[in-house]
Amino acid sequence: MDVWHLCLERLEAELPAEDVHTWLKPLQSSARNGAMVLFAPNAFVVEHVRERYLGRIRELLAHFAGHEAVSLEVGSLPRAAVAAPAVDASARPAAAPAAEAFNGNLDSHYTFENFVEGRSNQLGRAAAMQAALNPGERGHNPLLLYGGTGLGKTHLMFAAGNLMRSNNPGTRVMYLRSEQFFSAMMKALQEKAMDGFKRHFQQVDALLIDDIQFFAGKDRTQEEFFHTFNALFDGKQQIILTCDRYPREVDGLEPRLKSRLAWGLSVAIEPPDFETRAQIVLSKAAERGVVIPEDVAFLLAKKMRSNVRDLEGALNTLTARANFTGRAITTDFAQETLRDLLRAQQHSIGIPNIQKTVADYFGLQMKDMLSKRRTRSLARPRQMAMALTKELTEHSLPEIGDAFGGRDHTTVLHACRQIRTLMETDGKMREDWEKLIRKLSE
Ligand SMILES: Nc1ncnc2c1ncn2[C@@H]1O[C@H](COP(=O)(O)OP(=O)(O)OP(=O)(O)O)[C@@H](O)[C@H]1O
Repeated sequence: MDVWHLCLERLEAELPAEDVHTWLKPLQSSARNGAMVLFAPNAFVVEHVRERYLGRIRELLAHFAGHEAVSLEVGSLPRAAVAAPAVDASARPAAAPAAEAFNGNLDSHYTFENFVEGRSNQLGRAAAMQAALNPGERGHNPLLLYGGTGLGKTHLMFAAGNLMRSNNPGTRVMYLRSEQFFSAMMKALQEKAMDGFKRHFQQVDALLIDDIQFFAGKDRTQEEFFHTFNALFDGKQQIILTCDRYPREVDGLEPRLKSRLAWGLSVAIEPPDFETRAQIVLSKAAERGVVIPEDVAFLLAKKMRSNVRDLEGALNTLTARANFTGRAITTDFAQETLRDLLRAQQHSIGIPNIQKTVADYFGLQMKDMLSKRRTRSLARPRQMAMALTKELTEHSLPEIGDAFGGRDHTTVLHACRQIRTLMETDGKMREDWEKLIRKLSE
């Protein structure tokens, strides 16, 4: 057990269960320069933990680790810090290794039942379901889910693994982050135990590897992965991978690996639309046993567009504060609690950022966004940028007009309407819009 879990165990014995659950369990620990770093989902949790529990955490740390160095930060665990699975170098290719030896990393919480389906993830969900129901079949092997951060790729991957396991409890499903594959390989190399490493990975029925963009530039890891991949593919074992973008766009991934990835099925997971976001909020709240009015769910869905992880973070902040203060969750309460969070989001989006992102996307210059020239190649992107500003920020039409070279507010209104209408019929336009929303919300 690591030091943080030792501390947590002690805190669990000392504090009310609800406090531990709300404030301490969500913390993730890592080590940096000999100190413990605790990552909290948001600033509110950081402040609360600092005020109430940090002193005691320091004492426990001194007791268990012989030092008191601990810092609190907003964020999540650097992926490399997640412990790599132990690869038993002496593992023999026994006929049927116990499934438990492989399934440890699979988080059983994430299922298809608690995944909210929407237009943005429908295909990905269907593909993951197919891979789970008919593992190893050519049409979806490998299955690659790609898209921006926090959009549910890992959730779907777990859901597929869990379904395979529940349909057939003996199934050996191994889930690993790419860094864990890398660490396990480095360890095997140091211990001259590569044979055991290879055997270990090849004994699974399904191998799930998360965030393969991490393999970029790591030639030896790619080489080993390539061999593992081939062996599994030939053995009709299911491979499911995720990547933060389409693998062909990842610099530093070997061409032969890229081409292997294209053998099966690659599906993009897009950012969820407004309705799906609202549905996710309601579903996550219900999971936590919290009743949240629909208008609050709509408010969160409207304001938190960047990714589902942030949306969930906002919901957690809200419910934690409601618990803490004993107040009901109303829209006023939500506005108040989330003010800073929302301000930070909007600030990071900002009009110049939108103008620059849209200009870059269409290969234009920033000055084209402000100029009076009305050629179509400039006017459409400019209209798109104005409509995005209306969608993503709280600026009024006159403010937007001013920021786009002193245009009248009716021009902005016209741009918003025009873009909406065009998106109904023009698939390319809709795709551009969604890509830009994604870029701006990252
Ligand atoms: N459609 C959805 N329904 C329910 N929960 C969702 C949905 N999409 C995302 N989530 C939740 O959002 C959180 C982040 O999702 P997940 O970790 O799967 O993202 P990811 O795409 O793998 O991100 P990353 O690339 O950063 O690893 C999880 O708690 C997940 O349950």
